[in-house]
Amino acid sequence: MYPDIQLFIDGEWRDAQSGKTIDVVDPASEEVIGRISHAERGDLDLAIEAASKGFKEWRDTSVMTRYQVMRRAAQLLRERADKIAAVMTLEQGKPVDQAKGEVLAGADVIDWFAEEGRRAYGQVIPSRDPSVQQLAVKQPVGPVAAFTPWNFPINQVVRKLSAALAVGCSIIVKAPEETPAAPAELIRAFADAGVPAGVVNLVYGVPAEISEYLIPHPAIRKISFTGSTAIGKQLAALAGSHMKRATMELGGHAPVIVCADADVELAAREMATAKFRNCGQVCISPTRFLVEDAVYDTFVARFLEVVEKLKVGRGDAEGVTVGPLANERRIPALESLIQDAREHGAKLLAGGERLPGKGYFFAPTVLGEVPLTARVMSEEPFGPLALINRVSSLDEAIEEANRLPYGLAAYAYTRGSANAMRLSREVETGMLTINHVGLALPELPFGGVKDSGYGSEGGSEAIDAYLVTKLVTHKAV
Ligand SMILES: NC(=O)C1=CN([C@@H]2O[C@H](COP(=O)(O)OP(=O)(O)OC[C@H]3O[C@@H](n4cnc5c(N)ncnc54)[C@H](OP(=O)(O)O)[C@@H]3O)[C@@H](O)[C@H]2O)C=CC1
Ligand SMILES: O=C(O)CCCCC(=O)O
Repeated sequence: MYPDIQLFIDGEWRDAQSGKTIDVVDPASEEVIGRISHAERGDLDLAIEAASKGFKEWRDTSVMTRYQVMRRAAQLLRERADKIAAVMTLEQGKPVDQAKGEVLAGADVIDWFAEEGRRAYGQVIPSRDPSVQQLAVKQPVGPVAAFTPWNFPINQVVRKLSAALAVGCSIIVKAPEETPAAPAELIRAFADAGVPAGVVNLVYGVPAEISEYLIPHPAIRKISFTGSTAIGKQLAALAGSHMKRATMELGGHAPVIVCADADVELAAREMATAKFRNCGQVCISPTRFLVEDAVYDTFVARFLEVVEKLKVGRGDAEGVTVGPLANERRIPALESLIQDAREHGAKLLAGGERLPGKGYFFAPTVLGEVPLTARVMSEEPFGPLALINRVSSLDEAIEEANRLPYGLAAYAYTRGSANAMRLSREVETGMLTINHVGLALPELPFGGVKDSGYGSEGGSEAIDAYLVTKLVTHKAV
């Protein structure tokens, strides 16, 4: 059932000019399940030419037509959700209900941005001279290059694609080679919905070769990247040196502050579920749990009760709540972080190792009382690993939350409004959710501060990144 995947350039599905392909591996079986076309320079040139042509047509297409095409794409995605979810589970590993949820959430993102495109208002600026009219007009920035990772194959593309298309930009998506089929189905929904040829283009290949060619190319006017902080810094520097606008959605190491006055049962239940969603391969995954002494033991006990009930297995098997890691390289990365933490004195409370047999399965792991000197307290684990530490006060919790250069998501549980107000003022983060898991809805800002990047991929501000302001001042003569 897994399709071979081609490039999509200028409205056509096509093989790479060289005929080269890249294998796709099922992380649950380690078997090759398909192939994708591998774009090189000549294919990229075709994509750039197509995006330049597509931009001129789409920019001049009425906003109502753009809106209707996008709404149709969202509807097609909903109709195809079961099929796309099955393919996503095969290539990425996540349980099929999580995959379907991602597809349906993707449709909601398209609808949201289609609507927002109709509200890309400019300004009429009062003039000093009655015969002069001053307009600040919003125009699409131009062709976009988007680079997206393998953890949310639809979600990571759809935010960039929808914001770009809603305001009249064209786009070249460099989708992840490890999870290519779900993004290809997203692009197909847009093509089938009637997006003109050249407006949306899809390539796969060697990420560095593609970014090093597309980012400096004069036709490309805007970059959007989601991935690690290390790569994000390189790409942001490249974009900066070519004066390209960029949105960077990078790594995180989310603190979870559980105050002594919190609803501890709720905190443990919600956070354990959130931690192991998508096998912890989530940039906003709760990671550093900072629990006040008075409730530490209860929190840990309740958290472990949830962990015990998790069922690890193939994402398409009945009742599975945690799939395999999406790729093999996360396994040594996690093993090394866990070993280092234990050598520093951390207590292993659950899991701790790869599961036997085929597939990149890793036991949901909990470490307690992890010294700050352990690497994992500073490096993003990006896997099924929770770190639960004691703190003696809210001051200590906030200081620890802000210790790292990351600032993407933060979570907190407290019944006290004074605590909640302090947290909202003092935690250095792009997103803070208190007493519930409330992030990543289309209408909410989504983005980080500090080393977690800049720009937003959600909410009304997300389309600003795809718009430029042009002043038109006009004197009647
Ligand atoms: N913010 C997020 O949502 C994500 C963060 N990460 C971070 O990355 C770490 C490990 O993931 P891993 O894939 O091994 O790490 P990498 O840093 O190698 O890759 C992360 C993502 O960046 C892409 N990428 C890598 N190099 C380039 C480049 N030169 N130009 C353009 N794109 C590039 C990759 O593309 P490709 O997929 O095509 O290889 C991948 O999607 C995690 O620990 C986590 O910190 C990873 C994924 C998502
Ligand atoms: O970039 C990420 O890893 C986070 C995407 C969040 C999607 C979600 O939580 O549904």
